[in-house]
Order: sequence, then C-alpha cells, then structure tokens
Amino acid sequence: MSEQGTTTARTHSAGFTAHGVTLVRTRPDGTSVPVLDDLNLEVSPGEMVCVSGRSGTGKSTLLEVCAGGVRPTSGELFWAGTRLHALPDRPLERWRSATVGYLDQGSSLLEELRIVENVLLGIARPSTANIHAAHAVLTRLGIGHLAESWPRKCSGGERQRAAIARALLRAVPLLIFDEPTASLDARSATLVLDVLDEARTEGAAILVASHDDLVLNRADRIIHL
Ligand SMILES: Nc1ncnc2c1ncn2[C@@H]1O[C@H](COP(=O)(O)OP(=O)(O)OP(=O)(O)O)[C@@H](O)[C@H]1O
Repeated sequence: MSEQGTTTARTHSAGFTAHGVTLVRTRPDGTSVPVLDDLNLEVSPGEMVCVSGRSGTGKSTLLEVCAGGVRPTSGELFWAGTRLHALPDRPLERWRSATVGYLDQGSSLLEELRIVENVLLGIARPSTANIHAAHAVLTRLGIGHLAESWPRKCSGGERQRAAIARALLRAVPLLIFDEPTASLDARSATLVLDVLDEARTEGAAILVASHDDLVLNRADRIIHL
C-alpha cells in the first residue's frame, strides 16, 4: 500500500484511524482468502482520502470494515479516540448509525418507498425541516424533480445520487462512499463532488473508493491498494 499527496499531522484523538487491519474471509468450500493485509489509513476531519487500485484488491471490503459493517480479523480501528475494534456489537451499531454516512457499491434503495422517502430513511420521525433538506439535497444532486418517483422508474445514475443524498442528509461526521461516481456522467459526478467538497469544508472526514480521475483529482490523499 502506498500513499501520495499532502500529509497533515494526525492523532488518534480526531478523525478515523485504521491500524494493521487484516481480514481473512472463508469461502463456501472452507478455504481461507486473505483479503486485507496489514492496512493502515487515517482520515482527519475536513479531509477526503481516496482508496484506489485494481478490481479485487479489497477496496470495498476495506470501506465496509472502516464503516463498522465487517469486523477485521485483526487490527485496530479508532474514531475520535474510541476503540471501535473493542466495542461490542450494539455499541458499534450505535456508533455506525450516529457517525457514518455509508454508500455501498450497489446504491441500494428500498423499492417500495419513493425517492424522497428513501432519502429520509435514516431519520426516525422526519420533521418538515428534514423533508425540506431532503428535497434540497436531491436538487443539489440534479434529481430534485424525481423526489416523488419510484426507484424502479429511475436510471442507475439517478438511483446512485438518491443513495448519496440519503448518506448525506444526516450531516454525520464520517462519510464512507464506495465508487460514488461509478454510474455518473462527468456533469453529474461534478455535482456529487461539489456536495462532498462542501461537507469536507464543514469538517466531515471523507473516505471514498474510486478509479475515477474526477474523484482522484479532488482527494487530499490517495491510498493505492
Ligand atoms: N464474502 C466474501 N467471501 C470470500 N471472498 C470475498 C468475499 N467478498 C469479497 N471477497 C473477495 O475479496 C476480494 C476483494 O473484494 P472487494 O470487493 O473488496 O474488491 P474491490 O477492490 O472493491 O473490487 P472492485 O473494484 O471490483 O469493486 C476479492 O477477491 C473478492 O473475491
């Protein structure tokens, strides 16, 4: 693993740190697959770090581990000094809900909910202000006109932007986005990156996996797997 770009002083007291992370998966036939091997990364508040690399090198898996969705086989994960790797399941899940805006590679939406309802999913009892904010973020992402549409009537890129809107709506401090521009043309990708820039300026720590030069060019640092 190698890094390029500027490096700022970071400590375990702010932002996200992964140290010596290893993950071994087990195939259905019982054989072991080493997926992550002794990975280290840090993402400070107000910084966007991009994980890049060939297909199958473990980018999505690393993001899932950092988001608290998969436990590493070994290694340490910290958020603002909290030892995430030592948390039991329920506190880890509470940390994840309160702290992480996660976009998976499939940009999964619930088909039985309209786009704006999908965006509001992470909020238990949406207020009028939350609903206005959901419409506003959809508009920023160029799909405000689709707020009342059903996901099945939307294109891949529109669905992807709706999933991004959902991850952004709660203004959480850690955004972990897997291939956020994968289904987007340059114009739509730029809308997404402008919104991410705004979140970064407001102090979010942002970790993305991407091959897209538009994303790589905006990153503060790049980690090559
Ligand atoms: N549940 C699993 N069980 C066993 N192996 C898995 C599992 N999930 C992923 N892998 C393997 O782990 C490796 C890394 O997968 P991952 O999806 O993290 O790669 P990636 O770099 O994100 O790839 P891509 O760029 O194609 O999305 C791959 O070889 C994959 O086959």
